[in-house]
Amino acid sequence: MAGFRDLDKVLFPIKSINNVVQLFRNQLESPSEPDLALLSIVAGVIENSLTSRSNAALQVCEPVEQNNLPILEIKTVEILYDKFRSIMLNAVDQNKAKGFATRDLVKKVSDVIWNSLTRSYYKDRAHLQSLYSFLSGNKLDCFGVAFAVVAGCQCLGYNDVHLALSEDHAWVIFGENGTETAEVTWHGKGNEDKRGQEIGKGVSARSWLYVNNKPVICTRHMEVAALVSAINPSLNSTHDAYEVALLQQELLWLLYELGHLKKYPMAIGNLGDLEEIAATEGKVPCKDLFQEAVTSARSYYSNQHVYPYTYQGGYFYRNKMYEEAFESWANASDVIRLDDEEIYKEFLEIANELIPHIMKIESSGFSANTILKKPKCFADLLRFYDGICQWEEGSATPVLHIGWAKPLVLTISKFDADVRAQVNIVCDKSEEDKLLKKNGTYFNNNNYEKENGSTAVSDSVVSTNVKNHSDKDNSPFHPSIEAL
Ligand SMILES: FC(F)(F)Cc1cc2c(N3CCN(c4nnc(C(F)(F)F)s4)CC3)ncnc2s1
Repeated sequence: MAGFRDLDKVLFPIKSINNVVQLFRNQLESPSEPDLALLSIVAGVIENSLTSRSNAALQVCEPVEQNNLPILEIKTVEILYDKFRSIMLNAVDQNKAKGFATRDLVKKVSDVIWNSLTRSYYKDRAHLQSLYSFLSGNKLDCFGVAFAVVAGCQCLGYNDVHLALSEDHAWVIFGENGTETAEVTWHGKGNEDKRGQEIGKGVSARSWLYVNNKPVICTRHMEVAALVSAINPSLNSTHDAYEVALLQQELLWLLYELGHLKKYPMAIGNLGDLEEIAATEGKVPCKDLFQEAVTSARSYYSNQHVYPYTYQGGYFYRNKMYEEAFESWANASDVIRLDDEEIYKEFLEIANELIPHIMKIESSGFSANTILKKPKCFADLLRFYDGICQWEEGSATPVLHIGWAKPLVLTISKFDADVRAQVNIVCDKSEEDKLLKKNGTYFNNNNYEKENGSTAVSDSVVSTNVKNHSDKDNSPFHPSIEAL
């Protein structure tokens, strides 16, 4: 049974980040599972006290002493913790013998949370993800509702209820084999919520919103990683509360080192972002973390996640590593299937802002090593656009419009004809076989995990006859290494 035990209570009053890290370590290493309600309340109280408007000014100008936090008394936590437990225990009758959760039980817990929420509030506001927000303000965001349902089920003793996460939605799994699924929260704006229903097996389950049926299924420890990932250090649109960001970074390292981020690409990406801002001495560098997120998505989720590539592409872009950025974005584009406006915005920004920005710099500068001379960059660019066009073909709603075409034409025209001529677009099996025989390796954009010479055929193979292709690249793209 989880819970607020004596060895946790002795850490109070909590005064430093180290105290909080110790509390999380106690919970994560305890023989019984970590208590989600306790940890969400502690993280939420600290985040709120350091980011609420009352002391926002203070936080921006206040010099930061090492590790100091506003004192967190045990009473504060106990009151909130007991309040959550009583809400759950009063709402759901306890006489039923424990066992596995049922759809009715999950729906009942979701209703208790749902009906406690303030009638109308700005759902996308920051700091609405924790049980502190739920208990003190009756407000939760989409993720927060799903998390609260899982925490509620845990405190009712149903340890089979777990969080399922895509890149833009959250739901729960439950039952004897963990194969039952249920919506417990809303998604997006203006969509009727489907709470209580199972996740369909149809087209929608194959969309990006449900990551083509490859969601992150959390263990209890990964649910702690989700609440830590959801910590939001932002004070306002330009500043972060330093201690909140540091706390999040230290907790993510704790979870990373305990192995609980292995199957959680977005949490690894979050840690990479924090490390890029402020690297921790002697730890895995952020560049490797972004690669680990990509490898995790490829290994555990059949390369159906986009964000690991956009985390990585964003890192390369910020560090002016444009060739690598193109490759990451091309890999991201290979992943997308059906449409969803959230991911659409990501690709719109890459295609119509980030890439044109790179082309402007590359075509004005005199860098000898310009990407405009590299056939592989042109090939990756085509792969990026090809993925988006396939997206168009496969989706019910139109994706591309003239706003896409102008930057596309401008970008492609920046590559000289002789560079473009070195890229061969191979469109059918027989040509592909010829290419394979000659070169033994090829890029296969739909079956990355079968890259080592399998017979799987993609509908288009892009290869470049790039001589002595040198650097080890991290994409499934293995261009032929000699002239075709
Ligand atoms: F539960 C939902 F509905 F909120 C879906 C989830 C989102 C998300 C996340 N995010 C979302 C993606 N995100 C990104 N930040 N930068 C990103 C990139 F564009 F650089 F890739 S993606 C921040 C953290 N980080 C950990 N876990 C989750 S579960």
